[in-house]
Amino acid sequence: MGLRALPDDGRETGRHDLPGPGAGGRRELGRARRGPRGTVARRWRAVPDRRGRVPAQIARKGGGNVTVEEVSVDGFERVVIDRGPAGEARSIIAVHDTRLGPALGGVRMRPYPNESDAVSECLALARAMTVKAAAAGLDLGGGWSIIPADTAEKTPERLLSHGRAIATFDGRFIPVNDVGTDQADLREIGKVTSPVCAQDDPSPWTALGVAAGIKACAEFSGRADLKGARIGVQGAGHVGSALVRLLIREGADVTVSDVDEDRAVSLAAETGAMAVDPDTLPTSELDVFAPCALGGVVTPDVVPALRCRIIAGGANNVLATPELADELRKRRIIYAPDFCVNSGGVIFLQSQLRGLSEETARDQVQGVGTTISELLAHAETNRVTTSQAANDLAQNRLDAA
Ligand SMILES: NC(=O)c1ccc[n+]([C@@H]2O[C@H](COP(=O)([O-])OP(=O)(O)OC[C@H]3O[C@@H](n4cnc5c(N)ncnc54)[C@H](O)[C@@H]3O)[C@@H](O)[C@H]2O)c1
Repeated sequence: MGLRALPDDGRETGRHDLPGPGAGGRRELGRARRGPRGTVARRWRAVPDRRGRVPAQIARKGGGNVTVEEVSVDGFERVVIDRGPAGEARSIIAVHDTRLGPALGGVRMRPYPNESDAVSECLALARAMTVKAAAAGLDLGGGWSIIPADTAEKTPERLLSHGRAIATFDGRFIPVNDVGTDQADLREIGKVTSPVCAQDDPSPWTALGVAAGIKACAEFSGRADLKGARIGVQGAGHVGSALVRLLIREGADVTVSDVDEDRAVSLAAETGAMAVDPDTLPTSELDVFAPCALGGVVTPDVVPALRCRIIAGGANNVLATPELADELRKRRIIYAPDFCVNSGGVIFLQSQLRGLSEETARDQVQGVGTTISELLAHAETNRVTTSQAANDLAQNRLDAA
């Protein structure tokens, strides 16, 4: 389709060359038995090798076994649910596609109205990670994991049980922090599984890529720079707060909202942005609406009420349904596909996993702006939505793998 993926760092790496969970023995699935809701539950057990060694994770956690429920989902390589004593879902982990490399994905901890909503979100985010990594030109696949509980229920044991369930993926799923988790949590998880991304917070890098993407959209709409541009940032968390700081530095006129009002107010006081009501921000008169909270904020009801020219932000799955990309196009609202514009964090994480310098990582993350410019131009020339253009780019890479 004439689109160029983000430049690779030039190193020749094998397809699945990231560190695995450890040598010695193997794990295998035991006899299948029928689980709740027609799923098949199997027990993973350590099988010693000829020298009597067992896999590292199982040995490290004192020989305890992990029982996970295998859930068969079309198009996914593996989905598991780890259940607590009362049958409640303690962890949901989905690996969508590892054709390009091991699956990288978040650990999200938040409450859900029911298990089905939590699983649906996990699947959607895992799929989005596959497309994101592919579109960004990375040698990583897509996965996701969810701890469906309020962060008030976070305990070391809870994190360790999540880690043990991840360990059953034998290094095919690399967890990183997301909503409700941080580096310290990932380090705890890393006590029972590896690899994990726990060193540096990728959020400032995600924000750096989003800022580059916003600039690309602004240029496409005819602006020379972001000076005086009215930009509304939804969410004053890890990504949103870093983005606000970057945009203020560019001379933008920034408003910020958060359901945690104190968070928005203190960020505004620190940066010179203006804190606004979270209910009204998405439909305020803006040059750029930057969703940096949860997904699904652009709904069929919201689209007609939007008064912005550009939507570009850090949140995953911004559109409540994919068809809304068409509605945005009809309204001539420039939409930077979420999985491309927020890929700065994964670009940075791959650079860390490969041991590249911070300077190289910065260059690669700034490349998000170039990718977005190319997608916008391609979408316009070919009269397709920007989401379609981005999906084509990702699919081309996956098909070539
Ligand atoms: N952290 C990363 O590097 C990264 C990378 C890619 C994508 N993302 C996505 O970006 C989004 C934000 O991630 P984060 O790490 O900053 O999470 P975070 O938990 O640090 O911040 C999210 C913030 O949004 C607020 N919020 C929730 N609902 C809101 C609403 N309706 N209006 C306003 N504020 C609201 C929360 O109170 C919180 O302060 C998520 O969708 C995440 O999946 C994050």
